[in-house]
Amino acid sequence: MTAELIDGKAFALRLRARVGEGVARFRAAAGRVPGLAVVLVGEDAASAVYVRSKGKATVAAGMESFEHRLPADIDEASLIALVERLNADAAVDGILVQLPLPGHIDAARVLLAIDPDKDVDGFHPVNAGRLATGLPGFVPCTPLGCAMLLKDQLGDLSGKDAIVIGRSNIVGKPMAALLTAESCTVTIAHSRTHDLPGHVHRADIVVAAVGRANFVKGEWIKPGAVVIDVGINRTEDGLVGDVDFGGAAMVASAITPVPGGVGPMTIACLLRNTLVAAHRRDGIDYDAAAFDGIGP
Ligand SMILES: Nc1nc(=O)c2c([nH]1)NC[C@@H]1CN(c3ccc(C(=O)N[C@@H](CCC(=O)O)C(=O)O)cc3)C=[N+]21
Repeated sequence: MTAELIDGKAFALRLRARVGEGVARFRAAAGRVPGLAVVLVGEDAASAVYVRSKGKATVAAGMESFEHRLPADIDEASLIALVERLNADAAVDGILVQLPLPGHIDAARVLLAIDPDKDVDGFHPVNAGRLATGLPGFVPCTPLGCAMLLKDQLGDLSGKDAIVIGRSNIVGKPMAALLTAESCTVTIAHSRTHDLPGHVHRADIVVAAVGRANFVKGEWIKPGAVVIDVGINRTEDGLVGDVDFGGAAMVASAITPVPGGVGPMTIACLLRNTLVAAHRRDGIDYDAAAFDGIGP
């Protein structure tokens, strides 16, 4: 079997176009455009690239982009003071503090300072709790994008066996919560899991988010499974995922490529969350089901 390629890049472009239409409707109703503030600390080259492409996508969708670049040696109190100014700024609907932060800053304390209703990354513990309990909130962009791709590929996910490899707060845990909400039977695997190949082999849906190049082998995959590869690993062969793509593509029914799979969905979902935040802040209804049908 040769797997179908799940074109995350094309899906993300369609989502961004829908967000753009939603921004135009919001602007007509609210008399303003949604605003996204992105905070980048330090000079990390990869982070600077992501922040630039987020800014461009934000403006392309018709939203306002506010970029704050701070020196790597900024102290935690000054960073939190900026977050508090953005919390109070009426033109800002979404706040994203780019991770990772320099080691002298406690990222958890910075994330706690973000107003949960502007937390379009979905990293604040209040939003994690909302997701876990089925309340409206913000879902982290990468797992949200993965769930959209899965529903587009498979339709109803209920009753499917899913495995999430990785238990981070940013991907693994919220991914498992979303799949549980979609009535999957969910296994969360991690570095201490016994017989990972055996667990993976039972799954109809495999989400790999471990951060190790080519870690998930093709032989582990159940024939016909759908494979979502969240990994972005820079190797001497270029950018590769967490899944051995060549091997997995021979047995899966569908698989996301790296690049061009999950990555572009992350940015599209950030814009989607910012548009939702603007509607909520202004008390304007939006039809979430018609919009993307996922998540609270
Ligand atoms: N507060 C915060 N929120 C984030 O969402 C966040 C963050 N910090 N820190 C860094 C990671 C990484 N991230 C990516 C977004 C898009 C692509 C993406 O579009 N990738 C493309 C191109 C990859 C390339 O060529 O480098 C692809 O996979 O096809 C990748 C990675 C968001 N992050």
